Amino acid sequence: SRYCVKVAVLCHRALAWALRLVRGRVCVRSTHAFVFSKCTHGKVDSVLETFDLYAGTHPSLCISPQIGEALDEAVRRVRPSRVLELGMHCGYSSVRLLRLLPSAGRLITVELDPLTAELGEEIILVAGFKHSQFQVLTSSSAEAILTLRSVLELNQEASEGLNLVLMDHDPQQYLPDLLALERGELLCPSGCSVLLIYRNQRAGDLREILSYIRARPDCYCIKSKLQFMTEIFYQKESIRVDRVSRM
Ligand SMILES: C[S@@+](CC[C@H](N)C(=O)[O-])C[C@H]1O[C@@H](n2cnc3c(N)ncnc32)[C@H](O)[C@@H]1O
Repeated sequence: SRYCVKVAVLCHRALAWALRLVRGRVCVRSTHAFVFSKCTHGKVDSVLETFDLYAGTHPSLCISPQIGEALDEAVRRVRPSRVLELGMHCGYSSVRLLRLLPSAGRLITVELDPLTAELGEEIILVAGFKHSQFQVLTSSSAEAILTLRSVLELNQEASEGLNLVLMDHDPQQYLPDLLALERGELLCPSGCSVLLIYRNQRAGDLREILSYIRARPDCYCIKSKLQFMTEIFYQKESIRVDRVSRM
């Protein structure tokens, strides 16, 4: 019947849409083309509004404006000077982060796919940010983390490190990457917030990393658990003890 044909056509369209979304290829080029051609260059707010406009009518891998607000809240509270973003895509979350960083703040953002990295970097420049404020590393998160010490120009004492990490790349990598950041002493010992994004993902994707966090109460706690974002907080025990004993 005509009804069955309509349902079949709709299912076919939905499947094609989901496949395109998963592959992400169409998404990157068309998101970039839309934002680049429609926003006012040099105006951060216009860049973000144009991204939101695009996501309102097209499938998009960018974080939603709701997650964006939760991200803004964390950045305003933490006031980080060194931020690491894993999974840059077209630069939407990078621009959101950069616009709230203090003047000496710096963002290192990592993107696996070279074309995506190139297009995302262009959008960050279009938003008006300079290479003194951000750096794009085109590699897997695991490889990028190995080079971070020299990228961040950290000295051996590691008195400084990352104050904020945004993970929005591959949930399978969240735990291995956190362990690598810890091993490399790249997280600021006096405190680092790690934001884990998850959406459309199988339940339980974060189970592993959260059970690791719960097993390390000496230096980790779960600060907040929102529908699409969990914030964990890292702090070295020695510093906590110092603070308590000084009180
Ligand atoms: C969901 S998108 C990120 C969206 C972005 N944070 C935003 O809100 O605009 C995930 C991105 O991570 C990249 N990616 C996936 N696995 C990665 C890995 N292991 N290392 C670095 N980037 C990765 C993908 O190519 C994709 O562009």
